Amino acid sequence: MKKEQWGALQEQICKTIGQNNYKTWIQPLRFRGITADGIVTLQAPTNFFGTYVSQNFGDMLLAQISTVEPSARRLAFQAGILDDSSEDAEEKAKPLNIPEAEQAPVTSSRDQQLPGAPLDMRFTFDTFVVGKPNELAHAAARRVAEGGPVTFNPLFLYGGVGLGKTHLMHAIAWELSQRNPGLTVLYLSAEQFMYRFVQALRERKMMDFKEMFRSVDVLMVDDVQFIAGKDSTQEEFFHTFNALVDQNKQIIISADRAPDEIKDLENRIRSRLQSGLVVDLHPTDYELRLGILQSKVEVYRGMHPGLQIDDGVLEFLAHRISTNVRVLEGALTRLFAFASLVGKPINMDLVQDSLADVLRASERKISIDEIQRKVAEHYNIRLSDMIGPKRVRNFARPRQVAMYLCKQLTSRSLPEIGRRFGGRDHTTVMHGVRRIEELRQQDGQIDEDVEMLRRALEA
Ligand SMILES: Nc1ncnc2c1ncn2[C@@H]1O[C@H](COP(=O)(O)OP(=O)(O)OP(=O)(O)O)[C@@H](O)[C@H]1O
Repeated sequence: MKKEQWGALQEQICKTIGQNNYKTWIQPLRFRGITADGIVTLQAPTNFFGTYVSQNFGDMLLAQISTVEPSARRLAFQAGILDDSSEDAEEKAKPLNIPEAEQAPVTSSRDQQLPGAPLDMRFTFDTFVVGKPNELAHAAARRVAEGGPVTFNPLFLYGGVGLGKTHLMHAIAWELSQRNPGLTVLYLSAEQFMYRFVQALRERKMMDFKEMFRSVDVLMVDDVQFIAGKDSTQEEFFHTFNALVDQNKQIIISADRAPDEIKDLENRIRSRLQSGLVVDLHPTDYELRLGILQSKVEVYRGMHPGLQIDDGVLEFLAHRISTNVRVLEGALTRLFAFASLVGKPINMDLVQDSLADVLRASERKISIDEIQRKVAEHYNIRLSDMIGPKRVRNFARPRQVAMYLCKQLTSRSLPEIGRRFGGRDHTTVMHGVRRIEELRQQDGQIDEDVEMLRRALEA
């Protein structure tokens, strides 16, 4: 997003939140840039100001910004004296040259500039809704955030996209810094770690790099799967990791999958990552999604007391949008924005009008697992026989039916389907699919079975 686009958005924002709010809270902000992974940095006059804007207008701002910058996914606020003349210089979000005492506590270190990423002020424990799928991860994060003796090192959090890994890591960082302002907490993504490492190599500042990373009290590295296959970065990460563990410093890591599922990761790193506590964030369930929606509505209602939402709307969204929390939040933000633009209450009509694309995209997706289970159940064979090597007709036919349904009902490729059927070749899958196509023409029973299974799976 360019500065001019930020300027053009102002009018829309003003309309949405009213002139008074706009003048007090939005006009003083400066747009500082957006990173490749969608973090939009805004500069606010003080920390308090940034926190207030983030909590009260964060979702609205993000929704507006994403109309011109679809990759925008998170806001970061930096506190500092606003100097318009420096604005042009900031195309990318870089650390600002602002008095250190006024910077948002990216780290709480006072005496050195650490290369951390800004923390999102909305990502605290207070705003994290706990449910069955995330209770273990949340409890582990809480324990680490108490800052007592290091009991598990590292804490390794993993889970699918948008399930709250980053939120929990930021919450730990905020809490630790609050409890102990003298602590040096460094949070950054694995990509940033690599970038800093390469930069240090290029500028021949490896000693500084090593010293800096080894001097922190708590190191948090987000999305560690990124360094898989990047040999020298892995090597350096390994040494940093060991040096900190030796000093009994807490390390917190996140990834999109478990350590043993990250490909191209050196074994010694994998085993290091597994040596502490590994906890996963499970996909959300209906209750958790509803809880998150309700808590968002409560925050929004604090600012807009007249907000009206018909009964059943939140339940509908929690039921229909089951992908990830980010999509769920985005849908709600869009609803708020639409409702305030057209001055209507939030009801099912507005949901259908404003969220048609989101609802379409989140239509239930059928998985290979589900197909295999359903077909095995239907033919009364064990799942292991469906996937296993035996080629007797009793197993081979149901297997072909399942392959056929995978081809029809999922967007998976033939090689991928083959892999999920005990590592079979894609030509085997192709043969199975063709065979069922033929049999459907010739054999009424098979045709009926396949049709019934399809309907059951799509229900
Ligand atoms: N349990 C929760 N309570 C409240 N908000 C949540 C919860 N889980 C996720 N969110 C929100 O969902 C959004 C996505 O979460 P977050 O960025 O932490 O996901 P992530 O797991 O790090 O995803 P990615 O792998 O894409 O980085 C954030 O706005 C976060 O605040």
